[in-house]
Amino acid sequence: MEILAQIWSFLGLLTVLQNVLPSQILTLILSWYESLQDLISPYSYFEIPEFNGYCSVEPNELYRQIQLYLQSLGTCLNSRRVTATRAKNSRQISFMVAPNQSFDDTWNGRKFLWTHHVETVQESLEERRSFGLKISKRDREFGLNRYFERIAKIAEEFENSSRDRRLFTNNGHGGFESGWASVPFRHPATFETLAFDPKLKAEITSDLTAFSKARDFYSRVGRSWKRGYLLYGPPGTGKSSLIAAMANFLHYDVYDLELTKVSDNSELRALLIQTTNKSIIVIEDIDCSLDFSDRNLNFRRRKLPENRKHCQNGPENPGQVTLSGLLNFTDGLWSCCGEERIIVFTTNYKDAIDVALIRSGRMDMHIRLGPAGFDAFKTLACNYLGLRDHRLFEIIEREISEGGRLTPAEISEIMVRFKGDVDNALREVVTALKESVMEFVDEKTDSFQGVVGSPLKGFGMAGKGKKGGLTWQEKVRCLVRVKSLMRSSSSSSSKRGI
Ligand SMILES: Nc1ncnc2c1ncn2[C@@H]1O[C@H](COP(=O)(O)OP(=O)(O)OP(=O)(O)O)[C@@H](O)[C@H]1O
Repeated sequence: MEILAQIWSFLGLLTVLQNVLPSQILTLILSWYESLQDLISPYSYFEIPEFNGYCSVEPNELYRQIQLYLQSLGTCLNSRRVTATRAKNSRQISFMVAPNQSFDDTWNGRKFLWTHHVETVQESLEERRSFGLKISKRDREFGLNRYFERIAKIAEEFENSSRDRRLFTNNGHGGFESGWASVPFRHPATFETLAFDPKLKAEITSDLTAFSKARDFYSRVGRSWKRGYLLYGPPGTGKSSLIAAMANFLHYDVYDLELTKVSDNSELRALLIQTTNKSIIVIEDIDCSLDFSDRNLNFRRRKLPENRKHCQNGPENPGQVTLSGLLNFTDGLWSCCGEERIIVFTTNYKDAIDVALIRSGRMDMHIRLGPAGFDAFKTLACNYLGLRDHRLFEIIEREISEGGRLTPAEISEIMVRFKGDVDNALREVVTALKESVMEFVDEKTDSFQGVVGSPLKGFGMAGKGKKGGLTWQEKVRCLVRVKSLMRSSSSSSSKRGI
């Protein structure tokens, strides 16, 4: 009771002093008290305000990084109160420490106590926010810088993976102000859902991962931080789906450049300048989008007439962009105005493209996509029919190894048509594979999904050393196969009395 009475009278004395003493003396006493506390306390305190400076206009990058870092912890935030928010049209829920609440973080055996301070400024009703950090004085010397570096790294990764990505297309209204129009990019293709040879998938994903981490490498060797991919192969083999999967894998925006809508080289340059870092710039059907004749007359005489038959509107209206303009776009001085960019060209006919455009250094990876192999088929069966195994798989594998060629688009179309009827879907695939053997002889369709080539491996079919035709072994195999098919169909006809 005596102690309580003394505390009570001390508090009374403080109240009297507060009213009697001038505010300057009170501030001085307070600062002495804080200094004394700092001296005897084993802890250090840091304040990280939302804005830098006196006028509070310049955002504090460290505050933003800490905010992202805490959001990245998601439901693991061990605060007593957490604010959960979801932006409109977004699937993601963000978690943040509620105002004036604390949470502990432990790293390398050291403890970091964070508090999220939010106070309302009386006159303006504005909120002043900051993060307070309490750590032991020992850890301040040993671990603080590395702890902040770690926060910055995690924040950047989280920002990349959670930001809403966009799909841009040039709107053809002149490229100098806003040459791009955009929509949210929500393509569902991923490397898991793509029906490719697993080796090809692994090769592409490791190349992309290495590229995304190669900032120091590119600056050391004095090259701009970009990489070129040429995807070529028949329609429906997954070129566009692969681009979407690459964008989802790297969390990049996609710029779909419609070259025929670009009026001249300077507009092309302006469009390039407007693209952001961490993006994939795509030119689909490059052979139909550009008139290669300005560069090489012989090339035009040799390639153009038959190779461009497939282009629907390319050659008639190719725009004013020239090959040299495009070469500058991919490789010239202007291509260095951003970083971490991937340029992808797609074509159905690699031979129809001027070699200069796809030489090493411009198109670093040449990926040929072809008919589905058995691995690709199994991925599609798993995705579309929920099947991991089936008695007809063996027959399908045999059909494919004996020359049956279907694109992933054709197989997936069959599976969509027969979804819910697994047996019929697979039977239909077998029939289509058998039929495709006949077309295979006519069309000279080549090897399966997944040939990665470097530009150094030569122009034409990557890897196999053949140029559009069949090797003699394949011809013999096909003829034997056709003969056996004819034999089996004539025997079944005779059985049916036809
Ligand atoms: N490798 C694949 N894995 C999974 N689905 C695929 C694959 N290839 C094609 N598809 C399916 O076929 C459809 C068409 O594929 P996509 O547009 O990617 O082919 P493409 O090679 O770009 O064709 P085009 O040359 O005509 O543009 C896709 O919507 C997808 O459903």
